[in-house]
Amino acid sequence: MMHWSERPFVHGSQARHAHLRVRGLGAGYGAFLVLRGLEFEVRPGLTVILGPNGAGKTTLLRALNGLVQRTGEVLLDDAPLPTRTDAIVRSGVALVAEGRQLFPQMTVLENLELGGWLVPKAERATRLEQVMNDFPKLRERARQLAGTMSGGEQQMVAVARAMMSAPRLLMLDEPSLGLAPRMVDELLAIARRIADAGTTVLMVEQNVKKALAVADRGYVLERGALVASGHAKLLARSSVIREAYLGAQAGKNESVRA
Ligand SMILES: Nc1ncnc2c1ncn2[C@@H]1O[C@H](COP(=O)(O)OP(=O)(O)OP(=O)(O)O)[C@@H](O)[C@H]1O
Repeated sequence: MMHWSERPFVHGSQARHAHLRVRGLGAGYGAFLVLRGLEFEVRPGLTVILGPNGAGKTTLLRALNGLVQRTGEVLLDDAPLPTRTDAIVRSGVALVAEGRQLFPQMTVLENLELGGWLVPKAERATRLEQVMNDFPKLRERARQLAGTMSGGEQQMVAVARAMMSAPRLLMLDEPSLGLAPRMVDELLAIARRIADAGTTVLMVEQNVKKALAVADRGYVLERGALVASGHAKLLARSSVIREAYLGAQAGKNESVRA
């Protein structure tokens, strides 16, 4: 049986390798400020944001997607990122929110078509064909109601729906949440392949070890502030990660501090 992640995702000319730069980012809910003065960048490739529950990871993605008000400067390929969600999507940023947010009473095909709502009509068929090529199981399941699919399959639909807008930057909020280990691996492999095909990926993950194994770079967010950053392989060996997230005794001088 073919796995989801065995397809190539070679998009050639669509590869756009977006670069996001964030300075002094603040965001919160009313008077409750969750994020303060964040400085980071998301380079082409796959970047993961790690951190404990309540650290502000989801708030960070929502702020970048215009769902939570933000302050500070956000540049996508040197152009200021708009603040309204529809304009953000038009500028090439897509978010797969935690919990997938599919329409369960609609078919897979209908869910995918909704992902192309901002794509010019003439391009929609091409986008759909590309997405069906990248996620061949969805072609087989096109007429199935999304709500009747397994958790892993629904997550695939959610990612595929986001890819319908041909984003330059794809943001994934805990894509592996609640999935069986094999599906976690497939999901992370898909994220890797999307990044390799030229869409910059920013992913929030609780699955620290597996996420760092597929990512290029990582950031650790704690209580609304970035406490570590670096190359994924180095972060995986750093004391901050090993002690807090991997349950290991770290050696000295290994921490990668931001
Ligand atoms: N809609 C909201 N209104 C008020 N406070 C909120 C809202 N959403 C989140 N918060 C608060 O903001 C803080 C950060 O939450 P956030 O969901 O961003 O964290 P997280 O790192 O994504 O955590 P988790 O891993 O549990 O999803 C928490 O204290 C949370 O209670």
